[in-house]
Amino acid sequence: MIVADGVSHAYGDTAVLADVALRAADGEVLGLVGPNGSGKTTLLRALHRALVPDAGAVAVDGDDVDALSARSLARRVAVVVQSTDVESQLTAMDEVLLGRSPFLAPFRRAGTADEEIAARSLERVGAAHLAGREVATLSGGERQRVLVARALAQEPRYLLLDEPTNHLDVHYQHEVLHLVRDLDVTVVVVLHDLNLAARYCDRLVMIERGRVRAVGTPQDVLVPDLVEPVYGVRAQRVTAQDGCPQMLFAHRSGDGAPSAHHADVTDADVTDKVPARSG
Ligand SMILES: Nc1ncnc2c1ncn2[C@@H]1O[C@H](COP(=O)(O)OP(=O)(O)OP(=O)(O)O)[C@@H](O)[C@H]1O
Repeated sequence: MIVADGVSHAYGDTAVLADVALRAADGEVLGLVGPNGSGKTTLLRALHRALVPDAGAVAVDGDDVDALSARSLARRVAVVVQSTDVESQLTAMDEVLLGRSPFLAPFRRAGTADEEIAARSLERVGAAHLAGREVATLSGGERQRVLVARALAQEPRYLLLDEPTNHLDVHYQHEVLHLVRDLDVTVVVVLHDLNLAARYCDRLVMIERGRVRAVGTPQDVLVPDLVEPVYGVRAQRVTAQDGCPQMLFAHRSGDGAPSAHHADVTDADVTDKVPARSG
């Protein structure tokens, strides 16, 4: 379990997290959602000690992250951050093998078993064919999948992901999140796409201006009365044929007041209008 308690942080004079508490139970997929700049990445960074917050504590399996060595933290927690341009000449396979580093004795190279784990990880994200390519030459989506493979190669108990679907086409958005959901690990994932959050997360923490605005299942959190004021959009909730809540959005026009438009259409109305499945 990952537990964060009373996490507050400021960059200079600007407070970005205020007394945030979070609990990711074993085996759950916990989504962090909220508008741009609300503090999601800062919170995620605090969870894996890439950032030491001004106040508060983070514990993994009951151990304060401050008390763990970088190596022992890396044996438990893998992180996929947003991919940036890279200039290194590492191949995708080299990159994924880096995920094995926490398990290698100092100055020892990866062995056959590590190479097999890395190859399997690349395969699981549909990137086996990229193994020999230089990461710097990959497209954004290909690179993103390689970074997910690197995290898988780490065989972590906890997986923290910051916008893992960034750059991915709709096929790989679902492929990667489906894969992540299927792993026997505890996941904390920052997602902008509320519909992916609804489909793949067990619970959501909605952050607004550095504070927790709501916590609960997607059914509880993804309601127009909450989403509209937090994001400043019109929102309408519909139910997909498989029962998953999904949101439709529109610009909040006019005087800036949240629109009551969504109240005109009920879930049932919309579900009824979904074309029948053929075959
Ligand atoms: N290193 C930094 N120095 C100063 N301000 C920062 C720094 N990193 C983030 N911020 C600011 O802190 C606030 C929260 O940023 P953060 O990246 O945590 O938000 P976010 O919710 O992940 O945003 P987004 O959805 O846009 O990725 C933003 O206003 C951002 O500009």
